[in-house]
Amino acid sequence: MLSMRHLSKAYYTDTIKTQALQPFDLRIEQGEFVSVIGPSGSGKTTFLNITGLLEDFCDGSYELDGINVEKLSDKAKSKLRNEKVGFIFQSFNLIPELNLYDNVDMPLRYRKLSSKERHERIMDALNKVGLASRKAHYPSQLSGGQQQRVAIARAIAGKPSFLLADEPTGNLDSKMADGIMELLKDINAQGTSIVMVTHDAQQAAKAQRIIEIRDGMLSERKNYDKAIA
Ligand SMILES: Nc1ncnc2c1ncn2[C@@H]1O[C@H](COP(=O)(O)OP(=O)(O)OP(=O)(O)O)[C@@H](O)[C@H]1O
Repeated sequence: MLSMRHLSKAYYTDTIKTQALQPFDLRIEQGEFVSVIGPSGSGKTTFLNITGLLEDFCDGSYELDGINVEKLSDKAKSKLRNEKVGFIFQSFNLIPELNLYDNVDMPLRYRKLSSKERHERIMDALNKVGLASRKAHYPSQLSGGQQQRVAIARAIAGKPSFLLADEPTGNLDSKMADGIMELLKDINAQGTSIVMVTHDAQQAAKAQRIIEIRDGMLSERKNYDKAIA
């Protein structure tokens, strides 16, 4: 469960203040699938980065699975992020020098897991995305859709409560994008909450809830069919 109250964010440079997010309240329950839409520069990535503890907010409060994030040290925040949050990015962010197995292993190395447990999690995650047989391949030997599947395996191997996706289908053709959305829906059906930023109205409409951000203001879209990003 994720709960934000009166949360806001501004960026300050020498002379300019940019209010990236106006104060807002938001609750996302465990198991929900939420898409986030809005024009370029409206605050979507800022919102996702704050949700994933990659960036600090200015005012308000934020509880992630009952833990008050505000009071945590940077080290405790990193630990919480590593345990509770999985990330997927538009550009996959795989490490080209590592094979698929080692790419999925990356975030698990920072966890106190036995090598047997790590191995089981890696193979389980690769199986879920349909790429276990290619574990010794390198990212460059895969299609874009397959690379995104590996990134998803890497994100779910940590068994996160939340999966945060920033334009996960942005670099893919529509067939591959549909495949990735099916996979995300399967993962969501097994209990992982998903928050997905997208420009694609069709993909956005597949989520249970749509949050729209305009000029830093969050609002909930009630009419899903008419979502325009
Ligand atoms: N590090 C930063 N320093 C100063 N201003 C920033 C910083 N990061 C973002 N901003 C500003 O905050 C606002 C929101 O940016 P953000 O990247 O969250 O938008 P976005 O909706 O994700 O855009 P896009 O769809 O183009 O990726 C913009 O006005 C942006 O210029």
